[in-house]
Order: sequence, then C-alpha cells, then structure tokens
Amino acid sequence: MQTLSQLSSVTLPRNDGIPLDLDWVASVQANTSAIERRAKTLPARRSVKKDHQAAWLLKAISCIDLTTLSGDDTQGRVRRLCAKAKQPVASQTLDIFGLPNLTTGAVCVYHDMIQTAVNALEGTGIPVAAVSTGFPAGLSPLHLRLEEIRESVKAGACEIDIVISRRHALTGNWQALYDETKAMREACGPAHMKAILATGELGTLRNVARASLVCMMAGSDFIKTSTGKEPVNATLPVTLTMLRAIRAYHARTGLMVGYKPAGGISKAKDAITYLAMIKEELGDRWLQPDLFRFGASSLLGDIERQLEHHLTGRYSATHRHPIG
Ligand SMILES: O=C[C@H](O)COP(=O)(O)O
Repeated sequence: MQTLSQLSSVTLPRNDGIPLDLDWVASVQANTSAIERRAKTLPARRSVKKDHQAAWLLKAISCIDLTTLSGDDTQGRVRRLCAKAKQPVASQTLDIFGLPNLTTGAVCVYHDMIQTAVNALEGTGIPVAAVSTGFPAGLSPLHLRLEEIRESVKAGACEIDIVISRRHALTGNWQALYDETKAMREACGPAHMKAILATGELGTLRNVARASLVCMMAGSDFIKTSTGKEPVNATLPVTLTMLRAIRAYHARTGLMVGYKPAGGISKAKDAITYLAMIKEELGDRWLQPDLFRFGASSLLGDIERQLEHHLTGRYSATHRHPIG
C-alpha cells in the first residue's frame, strides 16, 4: 500500500476529453428530490468509525488546496500560507501518526501571487494552483481569459482553476460551453485544468449534471463546484450530482476526472462527510490528492483543533491509517 507522501507525488492522470456528445448531454437527468433525500442522510451515516476519524482528517489535509483569494492578499500572507502548506500541523503530531512529510495538496492563489507562492514552495513538490479566466464571474472577453491562463502557466502555476460561462449552461448552449472550455484546456498546455461550474448560479441540478459532463468532454482534469464567491457554494446534493457525472463519464470513457468541492467548507466534520461520500460513490482511488481536493481557506484550522482534541484523548503512537 502506498503511503500518503508517496501518493502526493503520483502524477495526475490527464483527461484529453472526447468529442461533444449532445445526445448524451440531453439524456442526462437529475432527480432532485431523490438526490436531496440521499444527501440528507449522509452526515448521519456511520461510514467513518470514531476511532478512524483522525486518520481521515490527515487524509483531508493531504487533499486541501490551501486557498487565499482576497482583494487584500499580500505577498506576506501568501508566504505564511505556503509555510502552512509545507507544515500543516505540528511536527510532533505528524510523528505520532508516522506521516512526517504530510503537506496540503496545493496552494491556490490569484494570478498576481503565483510567483510569490512558487518561490515559497520551491523544492517541496507542492503545486501552485491559480484562479484565472476573469475569476470569479468569468465575464471578460474570451481572448483575455485565454491569455490570462497562458500568463498564469508561464508564471509557474501547474494547476489552473478556470470559471465557466454560466450563461451557456443557463441557456442550454452546450456547444458554446464545450468550445470555450476546450479552448481553455488548450491554453493550459501542460497544466492541469479544474473547471469551476459555480453551481450556486446554475439554477438546477440537471444543469449541474449537464455542465459537469460537457466540461469533462472538453478535457477538464477536475470539476469544481464553486468560486467561494457565489451566495451558495459547495453542497452535498451538488456533490452527489457531480460525483455521479464523474462516475458516468468514467464508465463510458475509462477516463478519471477529479472532484473539488470549494467554498464554505470549514469544519472537520464536514470534510469527513465529503470523504465518506467520495469513497461510497467513486471508491478509494478517488480519495487521493490527484483526484480529490477541497478548495478551502479555513478548513485546516478546524482540522488542527480536532486533531489536538483526538491526541489529548484516545490516540496512540501505534494508530494506523485505514484508508491508505
Ligand atoms: O476555491 C476555493 C474557495 O474560494 C475557498 O472558499 P472558502 O474561503 O469559503 O473556504
């Protein structure tokens, strides 16, 4: 079995996409009430035993895109964030769990802060992700959004979080969404692309399911819920919808696309619910940082507090990680 540190260096699989299949897109439905019913039962399910919770929290840390996306970001703030990404919890805690090299999955910043993050993370292998394409609304002219991607890659970002044009999904113009996303994928070159659907602005779960599929067909390596700036960000019903789209895409094409819930995820308990849902819907392979990330600015703080709580309680140096 691979250790967490080995897994963080696994190369992300690429999704080169497939031609747009409009019949498939049109046939996609989402049974909102069934999805909402299932999502409601998830937090109460006992899929994670109490004794394993600390191990799941360490897994969650390895999957965080540690994020700062504020108008008042400074180089100092980004350097502190990178220091935290390199050592997310106290070294004594990591030693106890036998994970001395645990880091977050990536650091996620605005374009202007890429260079600072790249310098601060040099030699660590922690990737820098950048939000590009006129984040968060994505309403600047397409040629400027594409240029922004190219500039971000040139500055050292190896993961690009693009935002989709919500209007294409809202008007059912799947061809336009496909063409635009594909052009963005090409502009990313060697960088991995995460497509942010801004699900809180897509109106229906059916639109979420269809937009997920179109973005995967256009070559997105990840689909991501939200920018963190919409009135409603990551939710469990949206997550179920997107995970099932990923499962359908994998079943039809054999291609594995990652998932990134983002925005408003700040509690350790919620992180465990998300991980349990991934395990149930997609299986263990999707619980690795190359296929799953949390986009979160404040989740790590709560996980640290919960780990301390566990350590002062029941955990021993012989505790073993149950999920790889
Ligand atoms: O992509 C990441 C999100 O912007 C983070 O949102 P958050 O600040 O609510 O955790």
